[in-house]
Amino acid sequence: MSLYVIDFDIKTSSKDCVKCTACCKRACCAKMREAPDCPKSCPLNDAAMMQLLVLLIEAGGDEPTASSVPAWVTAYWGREDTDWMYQTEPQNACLNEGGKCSWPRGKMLGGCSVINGMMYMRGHAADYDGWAVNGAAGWSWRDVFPYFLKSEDNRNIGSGISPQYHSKGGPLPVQRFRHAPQFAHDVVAAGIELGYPPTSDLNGESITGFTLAQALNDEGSRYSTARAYLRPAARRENLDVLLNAHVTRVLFAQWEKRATGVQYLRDGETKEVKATKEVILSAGTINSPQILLLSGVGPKEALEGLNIPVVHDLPGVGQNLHNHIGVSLDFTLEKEPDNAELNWATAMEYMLSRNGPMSSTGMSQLTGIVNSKLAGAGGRHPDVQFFFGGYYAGCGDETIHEEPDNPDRRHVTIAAIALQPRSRGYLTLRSAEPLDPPILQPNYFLEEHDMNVVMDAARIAFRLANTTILREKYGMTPTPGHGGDCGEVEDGLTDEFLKCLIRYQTAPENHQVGTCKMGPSSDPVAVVDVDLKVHGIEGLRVIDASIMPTVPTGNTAAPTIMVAERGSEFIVTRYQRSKTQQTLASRFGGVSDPSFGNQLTTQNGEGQTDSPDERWKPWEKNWHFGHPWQHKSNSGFQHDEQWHKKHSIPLSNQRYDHNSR
Ligand SMILES: Cc1cc2nc3c(=O)[nH]c(=O)nc-3n(C[C@H](O)[C@H](O)[C@H](O)COP(=O)(O)OP(=O)(O)OC[C@H]3O[C@@H](n4cnc5c(N)ncnc54)[C@H](O)[C@@H]3O)c2cc1C
Repeated sequence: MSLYVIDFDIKTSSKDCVKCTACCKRACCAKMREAPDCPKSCPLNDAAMMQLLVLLIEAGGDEPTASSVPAWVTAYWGREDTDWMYQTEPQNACLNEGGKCSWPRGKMLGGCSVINGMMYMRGHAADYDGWAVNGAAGWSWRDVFPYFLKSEDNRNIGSGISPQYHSKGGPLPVQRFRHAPQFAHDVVAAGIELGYPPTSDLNGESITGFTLAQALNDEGSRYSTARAYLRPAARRENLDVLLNAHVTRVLFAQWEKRATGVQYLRDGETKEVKATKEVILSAGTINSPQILLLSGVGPKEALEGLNIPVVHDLPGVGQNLHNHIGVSLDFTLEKEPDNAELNWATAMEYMLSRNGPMSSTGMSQLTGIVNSKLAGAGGRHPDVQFFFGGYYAGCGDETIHEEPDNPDRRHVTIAAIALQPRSRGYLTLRSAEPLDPPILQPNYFLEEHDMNVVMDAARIAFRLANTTILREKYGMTPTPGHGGDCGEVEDGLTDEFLKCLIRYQTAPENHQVGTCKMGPSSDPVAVVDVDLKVHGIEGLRVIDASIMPTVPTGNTAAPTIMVAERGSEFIVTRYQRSKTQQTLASRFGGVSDPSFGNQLTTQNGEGQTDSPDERWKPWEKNWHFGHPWQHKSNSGFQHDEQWHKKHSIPLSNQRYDHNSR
């Protein structure tokens, strides 16, 4: 996801005015007409005027076509044009990489959703209830659940996926991959052998267990957020997309703490674009706080240290940086030759039927969520996730072995991850130069708790590998030498060995959050309020993973999309209300100041109107109008029991009971 300027107004010049006639269907015409020497020939289009004009600015290019092949999930990592390739400050972790952990981040339209593993997980109800209890009022599970449903087009409902927790008709296809290696199914069986009952839905009644996860794909083709949300809107007249444009800072009105546009760098030139309504930062957990800091919004001392004029002293910007963390364990399958998954037959299978190994991410689609012995809430809030690697039909291996006597043995990995890390780090500027990567200090394992959870998780992973089915059928054994100087697994899983192994073979996940934390202004670390507006600044929101106060219990793409769905609704509601207010004002001779918008409600009390966009129609049809689940009352939003009943949506948290084992 990227950076949005709402209702933009590119600085007009007489040259722009000449173009005015050609673009007179566009609302920006109306703005251009105001330039002194502009021909007044453009008829105003009232409908267009009423729409929000959106300019999306993206530092990278368009998403590459080949990124839609699930098996090539890693193909765009580590490339300057598609990956920001961030590295942390030196840690007592990632020692096999010299102590700096690599953090790939997607640099293209769609951001990380173009390079991620596509796994669809929402986290645990308790995550969101925790957000709400700790100051993010209106973000409890019951508040956010409808927004997960809104984006979803679940294709497996009825096949182990319950309609009670899922929906159809949203822009994002969610389904299991069409292909999975037999080994993945056998790991699920191994989980059962260890006493973890299988689960078919990690977003259903219970989120614990081992399963082949659902993924954001359409029958073997990746569905990035750009593909789901931007492409269908590509022909909209009120949307513009600017690629290869690096935003360097937000612009503010002189003497006022009000965002008026952004400055960006494109083709070596610095340019500016004005926003008459809002600037939205959706540059992700690393770049959104970086842009705020470069703009003079952040901790005063840090800004002054770099001679950046302070617009607003906001100490929380860049703080609260955290991420899932764990260890990567390597295993050899002694009974499996290391035959390449990508060969002419599998390539043909994909081309003809979008099936076979290329249509999936191999072992990466498998996951397991369990409790460590440190899990809280009586085991009802699981704290460990396992990710797997191997059986990729990846490109680039010149040695395609298909002969059965291939001497090389296959390797697979298990990453054992702590889902509720307590260590907190920070992000700050390295310099005032916008293209310099910021300082990233996650402080991995600062809290002993995280190390203890990962040690326990690693022990479970070794037990999993040693189950009868995996040992007998595959000859699965820990790969000798994987622990480097830490020693060998066969010498015993002592705390000392495991701690060393975890620091050496660290597995940082790609689920960084928290650097523009959502919370009330009384929270010293909060950066945005519950409407995602930056505290103390007018006309500036952050809408991305950085606003999450704590990382959810699972992968972060679906939660980020939920945040985006909510954020976009805040914006639309805000300006639809302004529009209604203006209409009423013109009819009754009242004031038409948009800042009064929030105080007005429309006839149904919700401030919602129909969206012109086709893709909203199924939602409106199935789900009525606006927020049927909410009635505004003096005490805040309340739930409509009848609506919940009709759509089988659980009303209380008790009914959505993530019962963990
Ligand atoms: C390798 C990898 C694997 C992952 N696997 C999964 C998974 O399987 N399942 C899951 O749920 N989650 C996964 N995630 C996490 C998930 O993809 C992210 O949490 C989510 O996409 C974050 O979205 P975002 O909008 O906050 O930021 P991003 O997706 O990072 O989007 C930020 C966008 O802003 C642009 N941008 C940044 N700075 C600027 C600037 N200065 N000017 C203009 N544009 C700018 C970027 O180029 C990018 O397009 C994975 C992430 C990675 C990196």
